Amino acid sequence: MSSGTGSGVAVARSAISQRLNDYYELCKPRVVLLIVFTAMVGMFLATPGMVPIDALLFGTLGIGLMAASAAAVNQMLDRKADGRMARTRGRPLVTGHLDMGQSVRFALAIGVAGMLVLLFMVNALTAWLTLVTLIGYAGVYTVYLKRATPQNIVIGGAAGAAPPVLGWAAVTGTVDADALILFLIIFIWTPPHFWALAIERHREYAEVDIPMLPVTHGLEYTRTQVLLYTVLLFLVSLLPFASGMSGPLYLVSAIGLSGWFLVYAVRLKYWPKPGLAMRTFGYSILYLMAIFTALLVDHYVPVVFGS
Ligand code: HEM
Ligand SMILES: CC(C)=CCC/C(C)=C/CC/C(C)=C/COP(=O)(O)OP(=O)(O)O
Repeated sequence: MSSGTGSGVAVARSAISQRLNDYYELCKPRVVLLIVFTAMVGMFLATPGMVPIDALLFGTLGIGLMAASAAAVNQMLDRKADGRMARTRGRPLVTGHLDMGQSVRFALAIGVAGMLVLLFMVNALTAWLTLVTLIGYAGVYTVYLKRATPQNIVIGGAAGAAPPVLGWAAVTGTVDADALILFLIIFIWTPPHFWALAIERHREYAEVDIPMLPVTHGLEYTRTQVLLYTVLLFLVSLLPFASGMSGPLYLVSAIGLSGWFLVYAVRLKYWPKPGLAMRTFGYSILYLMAIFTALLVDHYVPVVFGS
């Protein structure tokens, strides 16, 4: 009897942890983590000293909750197409681990919670800009742009690029030119980030009739666009130094990181081989993490070393 009860408890525990994992996956956690990181870097760069702790904690929480809600809405709206692509077939709404009712309630709960945290614990500008970002990604991109034009991810990339501006607004209550430079880095990074993956997965996108660039314009043209955007990214990544926002430590890191991205893009264009597009995609993620880390470290080096 006691072993029966014990195994009952174990079964219940594993069901709960499975359910928590399903909600976790509904939020695209790894993407949201990087989004939250770029928002936090925006907060740190907005001020010469330490970020006020309430802006840091509540700003991060609110932006994170709303980004997770946007990702959940994206999965709800895309569940049919997701079910037809190998890459997305394991998502909880496709496997049936979560149903629409549970997902709607969850997305609404965390979205409203995030909005309230930003409105009442941070400031109105951050709250409304974050709501516009959520609608931009979950509504405009997912519902309309994604199926309307191969420039979908270029225009929709504005939502993914917004978080450092949101972080900046959380601390200062304003948006200024330096925040827009951070926006520009992610905005120009998005096409090579996504099109590298889309080159690898072009057949899946064609099968579900989503007009991603490699489907509508072919692989060769997409590789050219990846290269052009990566050249542009190299230049844009120098702007924090050129504007005086960041110092030489950042400059050296940006040249190294962007230069290496260019090596990937040139190889992809002129010497493509199996697996290279996916490695370029993988590098794009490492790149964004590293360049925002470089911005952060550079910002605090004078503080730590007292210069
Ligand atoms: C419109 C803009 C964007 C598009 C279309 C896009 C598209 C994608 C796609 C399709 C994946 C593959 C997911 C998978 O197969 O698991 C992915 C992965 C990823 N993206 Fe993006 N992305 C965009 C913007 C961003 C932004 C702004 C960030 C972060 C700041 C980001 C961070 C990541 C990360 C970390 C992954 C890896 C996720 C994982 O390993 O599960 N992306 N992106
Ligand atoms: C602060 C805030 C509200 C931010 C929201 C912005 C946000 C969550 C951007 C994510 C970008 C992204 C993962 C796009 C891929 O969608 P997809 O549908 O093309 O990719 P998929 O096929 O993997 O689902």
